Amino acid sequence: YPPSVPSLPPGLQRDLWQDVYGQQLAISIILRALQAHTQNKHPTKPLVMSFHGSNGNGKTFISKIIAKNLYPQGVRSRFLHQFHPTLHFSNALNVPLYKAQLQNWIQGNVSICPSSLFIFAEMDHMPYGLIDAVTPFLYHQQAFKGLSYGKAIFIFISNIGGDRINEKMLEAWRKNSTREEIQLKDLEPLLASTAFRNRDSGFWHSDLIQRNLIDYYIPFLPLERQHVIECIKAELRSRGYNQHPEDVIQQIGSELTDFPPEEKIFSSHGCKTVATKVALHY
Ligand SMILES: Nc1ncnc2c1ncn2[C@@H]1O[C@H](COP(=O)(O)OP(=O)(O)OP(=O)(O)O)[C@@H](O)[C@H]1O
Repeated sequence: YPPSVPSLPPGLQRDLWQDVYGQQLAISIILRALQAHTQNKHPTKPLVMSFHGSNGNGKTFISKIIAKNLYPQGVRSRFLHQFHPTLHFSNALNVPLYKAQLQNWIQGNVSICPSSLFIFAEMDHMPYGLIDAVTPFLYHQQAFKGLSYGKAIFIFISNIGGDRINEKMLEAWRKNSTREEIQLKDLEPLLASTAFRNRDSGFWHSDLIQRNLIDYYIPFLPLERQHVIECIKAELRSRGYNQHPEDVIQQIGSELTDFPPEEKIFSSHGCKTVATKVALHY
């Protein structure tokens, strides 16, 4: 693994490099972003990262690893706030009310813990206009309404742009480029423009993008068979099976679908269905 970053919890780096497969690009950007943010004693702007990629590639998994390692109570910390639009913002007619509630929530919680972490999952399902409620908190400023928001972290998670990432990866694969050759600059502009232009995206025409308030658009690459095999092994280990016959692992792997149909290079749902498939065998 790359040398560890002294200002970040060692557990965070270990968990990311050891437990997450095939997302080296995302991990290295996230660690650099967190390092820069935590080293700055008086950040004037919260850190804002947007995770993009298709199903089951580790976006939620990584956000949980971050939360687990940033707070003593881990994912149960009261400083971690997770929002799921289909659960919390299900009625598009209530957007004005949700906006007011969201702003109160952020303000109240940052006043208790300046280093609060706000995770917005399923940005694809966020009602139009709602996410702009967070815009006032994200500008470079010393304080907003007497409170400094600079130490807070915002993470957005979505499948928006996942197809574009997958297309680029397929293109690279057909040109014999390796996964490691893909760089942020190959994908980041695609993600920002797709999020802004896609009518089905919670970022559609949002101030957040227009005003460049998202610091990093982080691509999650589609997982390949070798990564899925690692996920199967990890799932077996978590169930107490340390020895497992290779043919069973291959059998479970073959039950997962791949794309494109002809070449079958990438797993259609990443590692998402691995736990269920393993459960059928053990
Ligand atoms: N890159 C990965 N490395 C290791 N395990 C992974 C990876 N991606 C996914 N997993 C496993 O699959 C499960 C589901 O992944 P996760 O919830 O992170 O997917 P996601 O990218 O958030 O997908 P979705 O967009 O569908 O919400 C995780 O809890 C983890 O066990």
